[in-house]
Amino acid sequence: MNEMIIATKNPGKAKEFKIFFAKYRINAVSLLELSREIDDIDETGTTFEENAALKAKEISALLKRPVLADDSGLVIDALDGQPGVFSARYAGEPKDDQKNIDKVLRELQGVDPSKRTARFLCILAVAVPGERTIFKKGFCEGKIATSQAGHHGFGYDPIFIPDGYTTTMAQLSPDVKNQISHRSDAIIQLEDWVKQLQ
Ligand SMILES: O=c1nc[nH]c2c1ncn2[C@H]1C[C@H](O)[C@@H](COP(=O)(O)OP(=O)(O)OP(=O)(O)O)O1
Ligand SMILES: [Mg+2]
Repeated sequence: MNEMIIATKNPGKAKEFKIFFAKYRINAVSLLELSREIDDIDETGTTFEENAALKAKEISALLKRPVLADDSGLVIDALDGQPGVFSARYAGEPKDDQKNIDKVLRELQGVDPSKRTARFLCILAVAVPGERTIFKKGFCEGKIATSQAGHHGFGYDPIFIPDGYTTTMAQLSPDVKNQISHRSDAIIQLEDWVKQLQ
């Protein structure tokens, strides 16, 4: 089976990529699984695109092979687009999903459900040594719940209610999440590229 390196240390993302790539008989290998230790990459960019490119290019240059990176986050209209690019570290270092959720719920206290609109964004960057980096962008529209619920998924899933659903993303099965998520929206656009890896 062919392999594709995914420049992530997030086990939740890694699991989702494994499922997507398995459909094409490709083994998606995250940085958590490599035998050599890879230092964390400073996500110093001011956009998802910059951070996705940083992660993909640095790891690709290090390993001298094609690498896919995912930079993603939650954009909340009532917070002027925050946490956005800073989603992972919204409540400070070290990154902590529960603290991030608590901070968002606190900041949205008293905000009417009609004004709690938000979207998950996912930017994928594919870096191939000696070639131009490819980018794909995916969305998932929804609303921020008033309290958290559910244990599936990761990150902000327990407070995100996707449009067309009445439960949070964390209450939906992984199968359903993988049909509607920002990550699947972006990955589908890479399908032609993924197929030529087979
Ligand atoms: O499907 C998702 N469901 C819930 N939350 C999500 C999702 N997708 C991204 N998120 C949140 C998690 C984290 O707070 C931030 C990503 O930050 P981001 O820098 O891209 O990833 P990360 O630091 O966790 O791992 P890595 O950089 O090693 O890929 O957005
Ligand atoms: Mg990160």
